[in-house]
Amino acid sequence: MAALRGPARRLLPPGGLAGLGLPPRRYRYRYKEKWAGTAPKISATRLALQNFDMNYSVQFGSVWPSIRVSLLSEQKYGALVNNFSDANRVSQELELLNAVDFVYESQKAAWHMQWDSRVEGVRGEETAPQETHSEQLSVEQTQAPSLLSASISPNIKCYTFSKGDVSRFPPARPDALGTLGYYLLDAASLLPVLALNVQPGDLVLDLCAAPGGKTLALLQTGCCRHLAANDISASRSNRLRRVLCSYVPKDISADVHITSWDGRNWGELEGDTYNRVLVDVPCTTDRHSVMEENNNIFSRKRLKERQMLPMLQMQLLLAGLLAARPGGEVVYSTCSLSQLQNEYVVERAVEVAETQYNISVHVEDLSYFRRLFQDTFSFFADCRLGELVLPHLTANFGPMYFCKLRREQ
Ligand SMILES: C[S@@+](CC[C@H](N)C(=O)[O-])C[C@H]1O[C@@H](n2cnc3c(N)ncnc32)[C@H](O)[C@@H]1O
Repeated sequence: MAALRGPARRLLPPGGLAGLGLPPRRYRYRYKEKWAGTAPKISATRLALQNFDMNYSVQFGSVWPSIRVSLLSEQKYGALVNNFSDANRVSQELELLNAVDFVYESQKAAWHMQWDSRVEGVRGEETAPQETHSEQLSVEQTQAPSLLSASISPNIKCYTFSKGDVSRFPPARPDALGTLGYYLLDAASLLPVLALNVQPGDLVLDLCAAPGGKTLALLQTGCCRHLAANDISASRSNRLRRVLCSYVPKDISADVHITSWDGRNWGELEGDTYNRVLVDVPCTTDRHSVMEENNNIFSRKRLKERQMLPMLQMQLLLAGLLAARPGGEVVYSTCSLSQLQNEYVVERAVEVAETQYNISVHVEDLSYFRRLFQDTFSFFADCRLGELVLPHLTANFGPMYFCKLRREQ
């Protein structure tokens, strides 16, 4: 501002500009700079929470406060039993802690449900004798089709504490050969692997694999004829190598083909190849984002990266679809609650696969997962596509979104 002269100068109170509460001119610009430099910065965790409050209160309505408080509370873990160690002994130790194998328990519950529906079918036959045997069969098949087809790998064993029990697992100990007995992870992150339903002899691609929890779970099925584990980050790929080294015998881990490519190009590099593809994409990692400043995607410097996430996710899913052989199955997953990163990405990838690559894709119904695993996880009932595990104080797993797609041709 130019110095005031003449009559205007007389309008100033004693003390000049300082009397108006402004600093003397020689300090003014320095003051302004300093003010800009020290403006209170909102932490990334706070920014994440503000963003979630704005978006998720609309998406989840009255359920959001319950999800919110759960995200801010201690997360629950599951102990994935390592079949390459003394798995029976490890299971016994985990059972002594009062933990239960949620995969096995869900299978038991499924068989009971099927048994009940059969008994109902027989009862129905008594009251409706005109129904033929084949009609009765088709009734049974429509009553419990998804449970019958829910072939969940019996080789995956994961122990959790029951709902409301907030006990923690001790860290796994190495056995005499140095192999660890279990791997601690968010138990909900096994659901995408279970949904992938790997069959004996399958060629499997884990497109975004590091640090390797799901790769390890895929190996536990004992079904992969070949497993390609890729992650664009070389340092994270090294973490994956270390995980395999601690859990898997050398001859098995030597068969895992670890690469650090940009997964978006995979379809061009190795198209129409795999029976099963897991696309566990980078996302806003909602739980981490509200709890940890470190490596937080809501930090200002990562704004562009955050804005570009849905595009990256869509490109990765598309690459996964292209890498699958016709008839092959792809599971897309995130640990975010965001519809923009979940259903919208799936819809867009299916559309682009059809319009630009002439590939038709069928989105599978996974609603039976809700029934199978209702005793362990809290599911969102209103996903348009796929399934979403909601964090809940009694079962504080997730968020975990997963959606299964079958490439038709
Ligand atoms: C959610 S994490 C994967 C977690 C892993 N599946 C697990 O269960 O341990 C997402 C991973 O995607 C990787 N990533 C990001 N962009 C990628 C890209 N263009 N191609 C391949 N991987 C990518 C990140 O380095 C990160 O490790």
